[in-house]
Amino acid sequence: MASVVRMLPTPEAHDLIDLTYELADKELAMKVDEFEGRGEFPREIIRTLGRSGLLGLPYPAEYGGAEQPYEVYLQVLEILASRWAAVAEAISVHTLACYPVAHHGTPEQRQRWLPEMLGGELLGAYCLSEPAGGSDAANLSTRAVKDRDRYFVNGTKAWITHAGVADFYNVFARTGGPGPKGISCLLAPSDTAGLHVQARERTMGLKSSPVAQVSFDDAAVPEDRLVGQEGEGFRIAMGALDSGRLGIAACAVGLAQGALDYATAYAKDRTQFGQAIIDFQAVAFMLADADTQISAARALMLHAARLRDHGHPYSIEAAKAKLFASDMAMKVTTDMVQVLGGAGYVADHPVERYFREAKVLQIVEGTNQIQRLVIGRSLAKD
Ligand SMILES: CC(C)(COP(=O)(O)OP(=O)(O)OC[C@H]1O[C@@H](n2cnc3c(N)ncnc32)[C@H](O)[C@@H]1OP(=O)(O)O)[C@@H](O)C(=O)NCCC(=O)NCCSC(=O)C1=CCCCC1
Repeated sequence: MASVVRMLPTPEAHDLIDLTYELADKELAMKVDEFEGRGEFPREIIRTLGRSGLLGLPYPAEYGGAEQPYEVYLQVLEILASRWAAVAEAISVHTLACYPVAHHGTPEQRQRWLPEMLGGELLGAYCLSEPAGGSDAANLSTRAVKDRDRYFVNGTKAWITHAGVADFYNVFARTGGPGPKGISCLLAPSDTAGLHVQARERTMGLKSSPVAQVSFDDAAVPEDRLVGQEGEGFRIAMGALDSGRLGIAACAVGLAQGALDYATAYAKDRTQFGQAIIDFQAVAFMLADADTQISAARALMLHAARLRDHGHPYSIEAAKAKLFASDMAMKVTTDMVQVLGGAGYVADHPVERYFREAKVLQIVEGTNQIQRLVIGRSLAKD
């Protein structure tokens, strides 16, 4: 990973990247096996990263953010993911959950919640998907009915990362008629009466990241927790996902890089037929392809981020980056297991973990089929 050459926009960003490598080695690499093994969410580590300023990177300084370009934030995520993907994903999900308040909240809402969110004291979850609908988000059926000064929320959200450990839940619920225009965004604190976290899912990877359904049973959310206007929820959700998909691309690039670094070191050390296996073209070509694919994914991701940083539309480029980077990560981690042979198939080596982690990145924040749909629709419009 140290061999990655980075063009960073500011001297401050160089310090931030150095700090990230230091924290990744000290706080993450040493603890990942222990927490993944126990399936325990590393809340204290997330707090430490928050205190180091890594949880509010792309957000305004006046609310405790670091006001860094998105391209810097993504490179930080990438480095963290190379050591422990669940931690990078946790930051990505939290950043996604902060998006509605940061971009659509009133000044009072921002002042009230953002400092603690960006400092890592309040951890967020993003509740859009439902058991009957994931890809077809505009058809969600969770309802929020206003009665005097409160919304009463009823319904169930599915695949909720940070369920049970989050302090607030961004809930997208229907306050109006059918379709995207009837959806609103509410910020429900975890202690809302009627908010119930269901049994934890038994996931293939990212074992330290809790995922569960969250159900709302007449859960009363005060009206001042409506983010944006009634009916704006779908637009807010999609805008958040445009940014979030880049976070997923960063996780993919990072974990693929982690797998490549490990497999390269292994191939230099492992001998067969009297020579290091890296000296066999069959192995070196797999590593070379992986290195090339990772560089291509990183370039695509940074291009989308720079468009965002400069205020240009970036939704389609974010979809391309998420699609390409997560497909790349699946291919690269599969090949890195192959480089290790039988050793790659056992949990003593981290390539087995990277391989399991890559899979979910092709699914979350819009399946790769949805990314193709978004890209394809834009081509049809041109
Ligand atoms: C792309 C999609 C399938 C589109 O849908 P339709 O065809 O129903 O909607 P359509 O007709 O395209 O549009 C409706 C309105 O919406 C505006 N808008 C769309 N995109 C955007 C956008 N990007 N930004 C702003 N506005 C947008 C659109 O303009 C239209 O408004 P208008 O009528 O013109 O006034 C969308 O639903 C989608 O993407 N699904 C994947 C969900 C999905 O990704 N979950 C993931 C859930 S979260 C998740 O997986 C995790 C979260 C955190 C932890 C990890 C997992």
